[in-house]
Amino acid sequence: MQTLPQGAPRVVLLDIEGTTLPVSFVHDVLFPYARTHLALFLVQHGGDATVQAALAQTAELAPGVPPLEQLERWMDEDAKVAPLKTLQGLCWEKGYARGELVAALYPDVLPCLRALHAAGVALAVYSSGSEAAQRLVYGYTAQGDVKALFSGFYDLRMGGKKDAASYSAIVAQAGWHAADVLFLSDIEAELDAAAQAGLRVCQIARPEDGTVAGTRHPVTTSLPEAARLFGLPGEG
Ligand SMILES: CSCCC(=O)C(=O)COP(=O)(O)O
Ligand SMILES: [Mg+2]
Repeated sequence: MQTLPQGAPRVVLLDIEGTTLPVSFVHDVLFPYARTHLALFLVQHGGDATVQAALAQTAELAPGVPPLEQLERWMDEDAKVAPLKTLQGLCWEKGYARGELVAALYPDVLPCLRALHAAGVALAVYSSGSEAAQRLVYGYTAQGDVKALFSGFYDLRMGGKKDAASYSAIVAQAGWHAADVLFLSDIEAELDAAAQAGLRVCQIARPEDGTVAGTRHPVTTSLPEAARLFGLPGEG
């Protein structure tokens, strides 16, 4: 294992959509898949404890609205709401297991994650997608199951991604020092929140996604470029 330069981040915390997985895959493949399968899924699995809890949470957040109608409304709005994210993840589970879904990560992602992991950098995920959905993405990539690269999977149970307190909660739960953590995301408001919590941050503005580069944080167009900017190995 190579020695990391002094002061380089010891942990890289990664967003998924727009950072490691194309926005188009999430919006044109994953979201429509969940939308198509949700109604039947609820009929078939409405008795499962996790599904019942998500439906109860939906009813609590939107009293008087039929849960399926509310869930569809949230899907239309791309709302980052925990019960929707839980149910989407459960729908996707079937799709991945049947081979109908395969996560097509950006080509630069895996070589970079492998180089960071080999160098002893801890890798973790923070996404609005549920922990189960995150594990599916990395469990069913076009290159196979790469979940073992990650030591942590954090979702909306830690709070919203635009709230500084969520990053403080993750850092505290994982036992990291905020200044040792580099958070990578395509969304400037998420980087604002992470920076407010004391994390180092870098925006990944991928031209293929049309991501608009912000002005408040360092910006790169790929993971290896971001890693190198912070003194870390970018690829093997
Ligand atoms: C786990 S893949 C689906 C991600 C998702 O549901 C989503 O809303 C995107 O969230 P992110 O925080 O990864 O931008
Ligand atoms: Mg994102």
